[in-house]
Amino acid sequence: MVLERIQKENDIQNIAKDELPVLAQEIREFLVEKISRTGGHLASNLGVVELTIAMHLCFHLPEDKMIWDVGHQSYTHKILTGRQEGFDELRKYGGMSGFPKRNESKCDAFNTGHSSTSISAGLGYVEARDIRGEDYYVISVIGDGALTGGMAFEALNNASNLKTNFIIVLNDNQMSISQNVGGMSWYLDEIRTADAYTNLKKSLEKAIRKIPSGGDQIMNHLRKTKSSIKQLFVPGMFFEDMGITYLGPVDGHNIKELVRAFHEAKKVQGPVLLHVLTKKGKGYLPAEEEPSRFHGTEPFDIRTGKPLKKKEKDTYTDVFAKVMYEMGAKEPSLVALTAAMEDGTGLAPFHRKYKERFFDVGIAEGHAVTFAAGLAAGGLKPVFAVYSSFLQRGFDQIIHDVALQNLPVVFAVDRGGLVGSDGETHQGIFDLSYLSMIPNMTVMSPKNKWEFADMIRFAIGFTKGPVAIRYPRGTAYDGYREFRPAIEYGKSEAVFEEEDIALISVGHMFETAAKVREKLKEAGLNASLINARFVKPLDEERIAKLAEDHRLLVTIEENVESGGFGERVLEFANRMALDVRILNITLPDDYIEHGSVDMLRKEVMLDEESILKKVLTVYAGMQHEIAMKKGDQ
Ligand SMILES: Cc1ncc(C[n+]2csc(CCOP(=O)(O)OP(=O)(O)O)c2C)c(N)n1
Ligand SMILES: CC(=O)[C@@H](O)[C@H](O)COP(=O)(O)O
Ligand SMILES: [Mg+2]
Repeated sequence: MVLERIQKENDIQNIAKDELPVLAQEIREFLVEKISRTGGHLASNLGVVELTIAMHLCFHLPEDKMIWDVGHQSYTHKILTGRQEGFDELRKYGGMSGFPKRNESKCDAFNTGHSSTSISAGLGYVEARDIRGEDYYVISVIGDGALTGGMAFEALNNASNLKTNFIIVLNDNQMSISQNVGGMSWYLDEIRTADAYTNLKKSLEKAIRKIPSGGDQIMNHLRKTKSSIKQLFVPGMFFEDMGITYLGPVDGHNIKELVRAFHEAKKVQGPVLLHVLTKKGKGYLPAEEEPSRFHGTEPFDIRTGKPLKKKEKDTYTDVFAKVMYEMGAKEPSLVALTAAMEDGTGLAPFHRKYKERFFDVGIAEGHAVTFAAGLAAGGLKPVFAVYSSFLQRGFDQIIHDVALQNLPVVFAVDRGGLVGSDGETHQGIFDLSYLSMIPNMTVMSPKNKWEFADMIRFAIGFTKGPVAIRYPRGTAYDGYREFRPAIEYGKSEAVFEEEDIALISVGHMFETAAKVREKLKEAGLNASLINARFVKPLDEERIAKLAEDHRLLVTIEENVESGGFGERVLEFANRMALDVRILNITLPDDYIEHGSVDMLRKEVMLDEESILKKVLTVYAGMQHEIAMKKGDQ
């Protein structure tokens, strides 16, 4: 095995040229075998095997800096830097991350996870290198999908007057997670199909040069002219006109051609964009045929490509998909938006049925928010379905463009709370804080799948301002179906009313809270169980009433403490001088790594046992205090 000879970074330099295709094949087999067991981002990684090999041949690590946009395609880079063993525990708790991590390897120059950051970060490295008088190469690898993100263009704009080497690799496979969209994607397609006119270009060039007097001169003039005819001779004019040298397009599965192109790129004094054409899923037929499904996959059967586990129950995303589909027929002004996450957010059925009312804006969450604001101002009812952590990108737009004008945009905030194996960049643990601090914003979260459906319908019918509904990744809880009072604005739901202790849960933490209540009962304590429903506005009437009948209020949410639901309850209690003890159960003020959600909940003490223990400890402490006071009297 050639792969066995790769134990650490730069070992690839000792592999003979004619062994490189074998190495590529072995890496592909390794990836398919490992990811079929652990799950992970397969298709994007299969597409960049040769590209990564070529980069590792042409640059020296860790001195040179490779920055992987999103970072989901960095698996071959991990293999070539001696991390093969990590793949058995890929994306598992305590195991290797699925993204580049500076604390995992000195060869990972920059942490990524969210899209379109690589050119900005790379440019930062370049300027740091130059100011410090250092000497190394910086290579940012960005996909055609990630290039739809505005930040990538901001960075290109900024890089254009650079006078020293900065290599940007555009890995163009015509795919984001789904088919790539938008003007830049069409433009790249044109360059891609340049083959069609490369021949025309060659024969035209030949014909012009044959003109007896001055053919060569005409040719040179044509090359220099800024007219559209120049497109025929120089692909990538968009970049060239910005001051970025364009090289390519290059076959991204031909190591020799790639190496030659990198040698050219190294010579450029300034920013240079190397356009590389690859195939997503390359070398594993099921992934080539269904690159979207194999973008990020659960464990699967290598032979058939089918998932190992059958899905038995609806996810929250499935519920969203069904209700949107149903509401599309009832509400002609309903429009749906995604930022390149059509499948992940469940908008595909809506798209198929109501084509003209569906918008995929590319990986551009900030733009999507303002675009939604414009749609709402124009009289439509926009629903922006977006992952919680990606909506962080649109924070100012939510304030400036939506909430300040009180426009009725609905935010369907998927992947709220812990998401699991994607880890710290993708955990949706800040949303309750960053959304509920915004004036005019309404923030809801459902206890189960039935309530979720009701909330979507409620939000679509709500005309007074923006509404966010926050729900988690994975199977939708289908317990407590019979507890379904109509949604009333700003009102919580009292599921069980007792005395002494009240558990107030937010959204999907209801399931855990209900179990904790059962356990408390077994311990002889009857607790009330309240489903908050609204994080904002806070049901102050309920909190005040609970404070009268209970000695301990326990808030339970899967969100960081700061700015979360619990803090809002505390602040209210303090303001009203309520005579009640409040225990906030939240996530810590920290980033939470990858692992299964169950495992992570244990780790951060948001699981049933840990919560029960905390409640019992605090309650016992309170009893003790009372006993002490009585003793004093
Ligand atoms: C801000 C942000 N929005 C959405 C995503 C989800 N996402 C991850 S990869 C990806 C597609 C990237 O396409 P491309 O850059 O072309 O890489 P490919 O998978 O095709 O290699 C998307 C939308 C993300 N990581 N970050
Ligand atoms: C890399 C990335 O950002 C996405 O591919 C993400 O991993 C998708 O997550 P889900 O599996 O939750 O859809
Ligand atoms: Mg792509």
